[in-house]
Amino acid sequence: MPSPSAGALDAQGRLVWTGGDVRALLRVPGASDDKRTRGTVAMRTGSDAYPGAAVLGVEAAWRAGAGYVRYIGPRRPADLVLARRPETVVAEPASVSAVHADAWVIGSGTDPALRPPEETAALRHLLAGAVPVVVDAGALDLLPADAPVIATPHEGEFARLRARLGLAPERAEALQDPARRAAAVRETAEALGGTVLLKGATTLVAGPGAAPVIAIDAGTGWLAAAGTGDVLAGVIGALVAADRAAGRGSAPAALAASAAWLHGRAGRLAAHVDGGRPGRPLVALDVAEALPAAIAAALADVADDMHDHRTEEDHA
Ligand SMILES: NC(=O)C1=CN([C@@H]2O[C@H](COP(=O)(O)OP(=O)(O)OC[C@H]3O[C@@H](n4cnc5c(N)ncnc54)[C@H](O)[C@@H]3O)[C@@H](O)[C@H]2O)[C@@H](O)CC1
Ligand SMILES: Nc1ncnc2c1ncn2[C@@H]1O[C@H](COP(=O)(O)OP(=O)(O)O)[C@@H](O)[C@H]1O
Repeated sequence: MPSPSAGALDAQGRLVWTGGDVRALLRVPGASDDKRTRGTVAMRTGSDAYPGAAVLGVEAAWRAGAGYVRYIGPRRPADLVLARRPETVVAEPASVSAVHADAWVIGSGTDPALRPPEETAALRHLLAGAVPVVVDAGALDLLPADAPVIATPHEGEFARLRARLGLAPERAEALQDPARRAAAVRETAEALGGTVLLKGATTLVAGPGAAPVIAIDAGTGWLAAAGTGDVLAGVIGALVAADRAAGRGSAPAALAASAAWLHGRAGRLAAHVDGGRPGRPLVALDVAEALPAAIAAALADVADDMHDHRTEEDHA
């Protein structure tokens, strides 16, 4: 199993994720690989109300190196996914239980209030299985679950997830304190019995257990744009699927942290903030499109140098 960080803890006791940590978890395909050994990601994302989320997540999973991406969803998002990425294999929502995958991504661009009961049952079946599931946005209401899960809330969803798990509410001001924020993420992961990735300017990841909370500070404020979270879910799915297909058994928190790091780096590339420049606006699809360059940079050991060029504004 690839070894994660050598262990640089910051003043809040958080493990600061680096390009070296990402590199240790990435897998470069070789002569013995085929599309299936590189990992199959299945995505039950998107809806008639939010079809774009399906496109963003699928694009991100492909661009993060998945060997196979399956999209399972209604006709309208499925058609848009195919128009954008004809490589994708699509199926009807009813077939969720029959689809093979090394990792699932569920919830981005879906509304639990509009979810048909049979789909809820199929997702619950998935969430009782052994295949890892990235649980985003409109599927967070289905937690907790027995499957290995990586929950990816933003701050609003984090508060609701904590309530579901019977945890005390954390005031928004308290969550501005880095140490309190890390403690809240750890507590939530423990109560979930799974991995929690709390999105933000600094993204935090914790699994259940004693390992330190991971902090990922690789991004840029330009990532604060609708749909970038849908992209992140696809990246996590691709990394988890690749790891499982290769039988590596890396820690889900390390995989989620690496995905967040690549997402942040891709955001910086898309916004042209390297070299101390203030950058420029991006859209979520730009971030997905920059993922291959972010992966190449991580593999080539140049991304850490770029990180040192962050502007003061980025750190604010
Ligand atoms: N192109 C698309 O199809 C897009 C689809 N999206 C999907 O749209 C659905 C709704 O997502 P939204 O997050 O926009 O939900 P909402 O905008 O409905 O927000 C839900 C609640 O969370 C709060 N909230 C949102 N972001 C927050 C943050 N960063 N910190 C604290 N509170 C926050 C809001 O104030 C609100 O109370 C999701 O399924 C999402 O995946 C979005 O990702 C945007 C793009
Ligand atoms: N100020 C910021 N600096 C860096 N990254 C940010 C900032 N604001 C948001 N992000 C990142 O952008 C993404 C937003 O995800 P999310 O809130 O789920 O949006 P959406 O639901 O619209 O996709 C997350 O990956 C988050 O970490």
